Amino acid sequence: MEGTLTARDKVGVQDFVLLDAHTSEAAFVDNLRKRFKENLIYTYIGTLLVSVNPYQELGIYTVSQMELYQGVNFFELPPHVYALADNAYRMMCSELNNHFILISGESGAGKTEASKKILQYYAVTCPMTESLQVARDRLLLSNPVLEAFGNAKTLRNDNSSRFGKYMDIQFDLQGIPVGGHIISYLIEKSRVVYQNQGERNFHIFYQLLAGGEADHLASLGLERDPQLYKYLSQGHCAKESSLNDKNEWKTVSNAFSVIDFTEADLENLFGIIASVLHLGNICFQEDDQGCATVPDTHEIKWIAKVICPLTPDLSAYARDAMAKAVYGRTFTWLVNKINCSLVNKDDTKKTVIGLLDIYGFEVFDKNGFEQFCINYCNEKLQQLLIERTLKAEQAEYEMEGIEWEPIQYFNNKIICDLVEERHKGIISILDEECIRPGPATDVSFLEKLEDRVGRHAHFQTRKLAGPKGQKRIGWSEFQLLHYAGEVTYCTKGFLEKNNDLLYRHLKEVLCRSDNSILRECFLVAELESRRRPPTVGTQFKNSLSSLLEILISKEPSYIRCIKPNATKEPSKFDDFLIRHQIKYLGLMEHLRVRRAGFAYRRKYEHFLQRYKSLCPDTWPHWHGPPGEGVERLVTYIGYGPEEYKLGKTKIFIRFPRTLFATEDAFEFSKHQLATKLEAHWRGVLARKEVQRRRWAVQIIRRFVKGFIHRDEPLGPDNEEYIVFVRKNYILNLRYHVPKNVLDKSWLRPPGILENASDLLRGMCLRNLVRKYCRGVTAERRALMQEKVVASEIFRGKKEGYADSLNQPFANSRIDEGDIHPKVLQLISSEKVEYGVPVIKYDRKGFKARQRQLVLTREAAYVVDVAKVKQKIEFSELKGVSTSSLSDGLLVIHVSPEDHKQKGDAVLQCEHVFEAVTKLVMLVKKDVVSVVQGSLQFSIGPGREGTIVFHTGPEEQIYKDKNGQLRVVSG
Ligand SMILES: Nc1ncnc2c1ncn2[C@@H]1O[C@H](COP(=O)(O)OP(=O)(O)OP(=O)(O)O)[C@@H](O)[C@H]1O
Repeated sequence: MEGTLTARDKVGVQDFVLLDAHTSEAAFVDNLRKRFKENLIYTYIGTLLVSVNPYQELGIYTVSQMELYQGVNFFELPPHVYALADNAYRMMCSELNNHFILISGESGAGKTEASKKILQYYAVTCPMTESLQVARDRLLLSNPVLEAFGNAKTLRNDNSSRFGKYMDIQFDLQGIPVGGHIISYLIEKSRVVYQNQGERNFHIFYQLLAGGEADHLASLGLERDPQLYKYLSQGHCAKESSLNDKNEWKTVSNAFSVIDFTEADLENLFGIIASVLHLGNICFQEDDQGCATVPDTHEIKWIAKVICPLTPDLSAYARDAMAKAVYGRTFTWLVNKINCSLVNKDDTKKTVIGLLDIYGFEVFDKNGFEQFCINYCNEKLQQLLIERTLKAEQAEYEMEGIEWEPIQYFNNKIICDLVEERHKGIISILDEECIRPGPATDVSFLEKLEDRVGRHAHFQTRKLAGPKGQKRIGWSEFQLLHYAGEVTYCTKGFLEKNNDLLYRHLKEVLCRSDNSILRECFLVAELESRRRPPTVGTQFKNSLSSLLEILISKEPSYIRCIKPNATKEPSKFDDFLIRHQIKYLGLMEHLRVRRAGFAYRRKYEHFLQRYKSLCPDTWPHWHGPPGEGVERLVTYIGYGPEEYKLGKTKIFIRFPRTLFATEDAFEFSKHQLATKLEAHWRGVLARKEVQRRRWAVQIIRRFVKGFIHRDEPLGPDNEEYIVFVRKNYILNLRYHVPKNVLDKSWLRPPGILENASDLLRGMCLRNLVRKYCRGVTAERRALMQEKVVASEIFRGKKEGYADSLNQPFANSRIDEGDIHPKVLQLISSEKVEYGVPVIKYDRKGFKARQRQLVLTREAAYVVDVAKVKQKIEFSELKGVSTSSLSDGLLVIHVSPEDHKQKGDAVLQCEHVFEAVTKLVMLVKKDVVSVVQGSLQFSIGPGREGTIVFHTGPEEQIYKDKNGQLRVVSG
């Protein structure tokens, strides 16, 4: 009814309690069918879960499904076994109490699957520590081992559990699964020696033969073919296609290693399994005295020597009894051994959830001792259920302060007593008959029953029933009127099965076996004891009574499994079969009990939260106590006083129709509300849109106005715009500042920001320069100073200057070693500052000679290989001339009156910019003139020459007819 369910989840009712026709079995079946057709296999009766076996994978057990159900209110989501498991777990964690989940149903209804799903749910969703993973794995892996030894293929179920199982999962206070304990009930031993047509023995026999290593089988004296063994082949289906024995063997072997079985354990265990198979193959022949002999002792050597004065029939009986006893007790040993590995040695407080996977009510055409025990077990569990359910129901009414109305139900204690009462009950009578001296038979047992319990209202025989019973009850039968209906039992085999006798000397042999498991199973003390061992019936009664003791102290949850058809087909819903199970599972009775009080109850908070929109006082919020809110709400929607009751924390609604009406109103109001909300929301959106547009228009208008007045002084018309533009420009500038001194780019500023931009640009440049300067070495700085000087002299004046910029100046163009030592001697100053090869033109014929220009701190020398040709003291230097063209010519002028000198030095140098700059820096004066056209120079005192500069197709220097020096550059 609640939660965010999809339409699919709402097929029929999710809780039978909400069925209006709750007494109608037809309505019950209808609801089940409707849901089953939609693959909705789970339905609740209150907190009881009804599950119909889908016989197909439905994809509803994924990890995401587990996560979905984790920690969610039980009724919030569609019914699921996970919801039930989670609910028990949450309650256990919060209230620190113990729980059990009882899973019942007939063979093949899905009990074992349900219990596995619950175990997996806990394994995945419970918190876990690394050290406790082993405990979790052991809990999970105990299953395949128990199934191998305790399950078999039957006509009803290919993997039928042939024993009842109760498993405690122990949790520590953090809710981590830390250990477990298993109790098994009534393993079907008869299957070891006999199987019906189409059925098999326990899986483990076939798994061993199919999957065991060849060596292993050889050491056990076994062949791979199961047909060779009488105990495996009577059902004629040893090789069942739906079962993969070989794979299962691997799973079981792996599980054994995880749950602590040693090599020796396994050797002994499989030794027993093999012995049982060999035992089954022993045949007996009659000898002359009518005693049994064993014609083929091949098998015997694998077991022991048997010499026995019995008839062949009795021998075969003894053989089978031995096989059954050995297997049955080994199974018990196995369960104990698994328990040792599941035990949690830490003795801090634990809480438990018990899983009880037990046979449901069985009603066959022929019902024997087994059905009698199983149905007795179900009577006991039904009693527990009724008591616990009613108790819980009535406790809840009391706790909530609701007027309590006694609920009428059938108390089946009377049937339990009929079966189990000491000295008076059927089991006691059977035991008496088993031990009394003299010939006791199944018939004498029946007569005794008639005599002792014949007047009981729930007991009937053919003789007691008179003519009425003739059709229904046979002469060797008795009938019990169980809570779930009549069942007729045939007394044949009751005595033998109840006695379950094993010849004493066989027990003796087994006590002395080399196999340590057998020695544990057959204790010498048992032989020595003079007391008769309890019969099967009494043992079962005692174990049931212990089970009930375990269960009574725990909080119950129930799962009732239903088998939809007898042919294991998906989607087939067999009405007849299902009605039968509804009856025997006591579902109608359970529903009636649940409905006797109030159909529906919910905490005030939850109820209010869901339905508050139905009343203006509680919508959208109720601020008072929730109980008062609920009262206001139900009064407003018109609940009559007989329809509900208000408890301390919950509202109780008597009839489903009241709740349905409320739910319908809620659905309707939800639509209305949705429409209203939608309209309201659209209005809000539209208003928002209008406001947004209006705002945008205003912004744009102000922006345009600002733009128009952008160049005016700051004022109301442009302030916003300018602030915006300024901010925008500055923010943008961040990404466009030049990265180095040579980068001349700059973000163009808006008109209003030109000044600021210039200032910023200056700052930025200074900053870059400073940064650059800091990174410059002394050597490089000196070179750059020279370049600066060169720039002052030549920039914009002489051709080729720009190209020279990126050619670094050298410290000297000749090595000191290249200058003749004699020359060096003649040079007065100690150090040559700079030297460069030059061509010197003489004054007469302007002849060109290879020379070097050598500069010291005081003078310039023109030298040849070994001689100083001319020395010009800087003090006498009058100036330096170059042309504006790219001819490399330079003239060092000397004083015209200086008679020591031969006139000005006319030189041509490849590195004219460099040489002139070095000279100027040494002279420390601006002495250079860059001339255009021509220049005058002194040839000697009182005599002058002219040099004319121009450009031409070919570079050359020559004396023209006027005696002038012509310098042509390219
Ligand atoms: N929830 C489920 N989803 C899919 N298949 C299922 C489900 N439950 C049961 N089955 C199918 O039905 C078969 C029988 O189920 P299961 O063995 O649990 O029955 P059971 O009630 O334990 O029978 P028995 O009393 O004979 O042991 C399973 O092997 C499986 O194929």
